[in-house]
Amino acid sequence: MKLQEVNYQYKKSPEKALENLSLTFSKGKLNIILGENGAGKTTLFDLISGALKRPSGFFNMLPQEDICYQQQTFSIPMTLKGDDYVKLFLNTERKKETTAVEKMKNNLNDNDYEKLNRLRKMRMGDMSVGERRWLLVRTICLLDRKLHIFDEPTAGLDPNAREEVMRTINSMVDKDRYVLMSTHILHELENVDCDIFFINKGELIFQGSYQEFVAEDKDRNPNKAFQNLLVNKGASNHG
Ligand SMILES: Nc1ncnc2c1ncn2[C@@H]1O[C@H](COP(=O)(O)OP(=O)(O)OP(=O)(O)O)[C@@H](O)[C@H]1O
Repeated sequence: MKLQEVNYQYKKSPEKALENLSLTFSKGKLNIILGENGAGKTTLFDLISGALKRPSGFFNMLPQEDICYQQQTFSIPMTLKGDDYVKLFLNTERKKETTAVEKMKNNLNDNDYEKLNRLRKMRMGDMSVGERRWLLVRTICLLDRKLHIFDEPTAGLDPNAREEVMRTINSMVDKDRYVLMSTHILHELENVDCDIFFINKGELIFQGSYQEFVAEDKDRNPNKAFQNLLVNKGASNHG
């Protein structure tokens, strides 16, 4: 999947959300999109998934049925029980729900499996924000697609749940599938084999591994590396 000099501007916006953006995503690696709030990450995902109409410059994009896109804002009826939600979602899959829940069971430790069973009995509206997100992301991970997009899947999760979700997303990476993800929690990328794409004001200002990314700071602090890249590369791109 490749983007070449992509430009995108929302009708009501005076500025471009994406500007001359060129990048290539690979299979077999976790593709991470980083950037400040408003940098263009969700716009990029919306265009790749086809949620927004694509301008020119997109190559080898996948059809909708091969894509699963976890959007940041996804409204679920609050009276739906966790179990209804899991079944509803897995009904879009070609395999039986019981098989999928079995598969989920095999990948969860005892505590998390207990959590899954507890949440399946609860109404979505009664769950905490983090519990709801965990169930949502965890269920989506069971779907078998050629492209998975996760927009800040770990936002609002406690450290345990975050690690578990990161492990699961990481385990989905294989040679036949693209996995794309955005995050603002940079430390969670430390032990992940990933390709980082750093976007600023719709432009790519850095691409590389996590190790190359943290090398942007003398103490290898990822948050400082983020800030340094914005100051050094962001400023030079915008005069
Ligand atoms: N529907 C819209 N109409 C006009 N402008 C928009 C619209 N959606 C997004 N934008 C603008 O496009 C730019 C990119 O927004 P986008 O949502 O892609 O950022 P983001 O990197 O995902 O941010 P965040 O980290 O806060 O989720 C921002 O300046 C935003 O204000």
